[in-house]
Amino acid sequence: MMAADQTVDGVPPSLSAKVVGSFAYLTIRDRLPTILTKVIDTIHRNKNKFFEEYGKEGIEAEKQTIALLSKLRNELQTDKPVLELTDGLQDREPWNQYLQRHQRPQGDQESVSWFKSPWLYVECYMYRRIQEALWLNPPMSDFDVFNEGKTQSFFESQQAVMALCTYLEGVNKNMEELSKNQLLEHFNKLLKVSLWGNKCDLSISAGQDNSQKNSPIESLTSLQPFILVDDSNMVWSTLISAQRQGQSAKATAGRVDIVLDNAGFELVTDLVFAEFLVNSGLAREVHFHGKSFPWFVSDVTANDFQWTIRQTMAANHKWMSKSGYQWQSYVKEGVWAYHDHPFWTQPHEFCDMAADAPDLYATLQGADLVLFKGDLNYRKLTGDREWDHTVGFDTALQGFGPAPLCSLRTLKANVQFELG
Ligand SMILES: O=P(O)(O)OC[C@@]1(O)O[C@H](CO)[C@@H](O)[C@@H]1O
Ligand SMILES: [Mn+2]
Repeated sequence: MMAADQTVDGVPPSLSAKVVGSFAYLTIRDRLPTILTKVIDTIHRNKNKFFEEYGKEGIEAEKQTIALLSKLRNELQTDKPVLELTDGLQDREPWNQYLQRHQRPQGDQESVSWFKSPWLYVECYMYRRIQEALWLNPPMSDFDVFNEGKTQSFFESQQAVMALCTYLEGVNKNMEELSKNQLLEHFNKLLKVSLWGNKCDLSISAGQDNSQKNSPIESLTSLQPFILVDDSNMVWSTLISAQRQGQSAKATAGRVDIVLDNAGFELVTDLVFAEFLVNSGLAREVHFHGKSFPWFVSDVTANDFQWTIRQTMAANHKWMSKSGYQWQSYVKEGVWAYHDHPFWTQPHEFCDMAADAPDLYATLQGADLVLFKGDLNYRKLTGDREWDHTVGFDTALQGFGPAPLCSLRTLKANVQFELG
């Protein structure tokens, strides 16, 4: 962890809320308290559910959790020092050690506070403190405070999901007859549908509905001018070069890892893209990486991943249902795998992964291509620092590179590269 205030060896300071009026400042001053208030409202609205399931113990747990979250919101809004975690979750020590590393350079406990510390750190810390509040009140421990928003995003996007699964069926039906150029055309379309699926995130909207209303395929032409950096040709050639000569394409293609972002419509775009990669022989396996607890409002957890497949299977739409059953088969056959390493819900920049999560780094080294979805992953890939926008992506990665990688991200924060 570097000192947050200075450029060292060409690596600029971390973005923080010190700069009044900056996006980080407005996020911490306005958006994070709004998200916390919605979490408190959600818990309050489910009061009867807790009473029905757990009786008076449930009501007491609901009350105590709200008290802890209200205290957290006050600490945030009055720029109090960041506190050590006190729960019994497995990642408590890495979080507290990270805090102590932050405090050491400044030498005092007061220095690490919400508006003075790196934006990336305090924003991740808020979501981990929500988890602490739930863990400390057992009947609440497994309650997903963001579940309503995530499931609503799926249901509000049904027309778009139907259109996408219908498109995929058309590709699947003709897969054997497609020329390489036709395959490339479908690849580019579904890669960009996955990119734009990232518009549907509930953190940037502070929980407001942000679902996909129109056909994601038909939107591609109008969205094309908004792509700032397009390395899709390099993604294609990485997949093609990973195909080893052998009897059947499927058996000898490469492994693609997708570091997921948001549940709801974005997850469907990722599952559709993953199905296409396997059906076309561009990938023999796809490994998905999600979050081990509810994170940044709409990020995917194991429950969201399984729920989305089940919901798609149960859809009253032929091609949605067909895709859902295909996804379930891929999971059962081991063609698809789901992981949720604790590192993804810690505050680290990804250049720290080899040191702080060597097991995860080794897992990613087994991939032929790693796709990182979304803005938070982009910020962590590049350290969420005051980089100049003309700096190269490779420079910003600061040596992080377990495998060929690509970020599929809609711009929602300051960091941006390659605009030279
Ligand atoms: O990672 P995602 O879902 O694309 O976006 C995460 C996000 O909503 O949270 C942060 C601001 O609160 C920004 O990184 C971005 O706006
Ligand atoms: Mn997200």
